[in-house]
Amino acid sequence: MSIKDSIYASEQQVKDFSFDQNVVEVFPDMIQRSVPGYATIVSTMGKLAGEYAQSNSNLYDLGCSLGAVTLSMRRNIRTDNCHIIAVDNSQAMVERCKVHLQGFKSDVPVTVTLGDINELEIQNASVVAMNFTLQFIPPLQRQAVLEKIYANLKPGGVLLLSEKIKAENEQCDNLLIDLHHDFKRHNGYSELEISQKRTAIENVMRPDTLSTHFNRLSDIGFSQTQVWYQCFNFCSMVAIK
Ligand SMILES: Nc1ncnc2c1ncn2[C@@H]1O[C@H](C[S@+](CC[C@H]([NH3+])C(=O)[O-])CC(=O)[O-])[C@@H](O)[C@H]1O
Ligand SMILES: O=C(O)C(=O)Cc1ccccc1
Repeated sequence: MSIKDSIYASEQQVKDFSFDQNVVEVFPDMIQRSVPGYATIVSTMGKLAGEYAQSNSNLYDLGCSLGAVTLSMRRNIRTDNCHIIAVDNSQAMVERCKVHLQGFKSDVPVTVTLGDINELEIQNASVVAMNFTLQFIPPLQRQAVLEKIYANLKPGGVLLLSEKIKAENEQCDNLLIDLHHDFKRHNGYSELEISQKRTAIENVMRPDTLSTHFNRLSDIGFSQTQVWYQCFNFCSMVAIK
């Protein structure tokens, strides 16, 4: 059982959002109440990883937080000699992730590493998962990160990419934002919590449009990109090499 997220419940001088110890403590509750379809997305990413995992290869969970996608992928791997590498640049997250994973048994080896995706060496990958992580990488660095992933994916390998997205025009964007805020209200967040969280993430989380994602993935060389989930401004894609 996780603790209820009340980080933005009291009026405060809002600082830029960071994945610190306070966030770690409430993270499962925060993400569940903030991201429509989170549980479905995590379990389906595991299923997709099971479909695309190749024997003698690595599967990456980039921006792993507490390891939800790592666990989901691990449950679904049916091929031999796969290794999961889970990476996050928040020390607080990585420490809690390691403790969390110790509670589950499996024959598939997992390495949890503290590190920046920008500097990470990716090798021999059949699956790379980024579940709501690319959006936190500064926009100008996103192309290089995705190029590195593509270059180190085996033929037939996949990128599983979930992102908060921006709609193609302001009117539609406001519509999706309103629907998302309604979802948060329904899940118990107050107007103050919704508005302070919005302020906290606006400088650190910059969503791209779906067309930006599609064009960039195609320019890099991915042969197919398919959206398999969308609810409001939350989307999950699979891009095939
Ligand atoms: N440059 C970076 N390098 C490494 N990690 C990073 C970087 N930037 C951000 N992170 C990490 O990416 C994660 C994003 S949360 C992912 C949820 C998870 N995937 C889940 O399925 O539960 C998404 C969210 O909270 O909306 C955080 O743990 C950051 O520390
Ligand atoms: O809470 C929000 O408004 C979001 O957009 C999702 C989210 C979830 C967890 C950390 C940062 C953003």
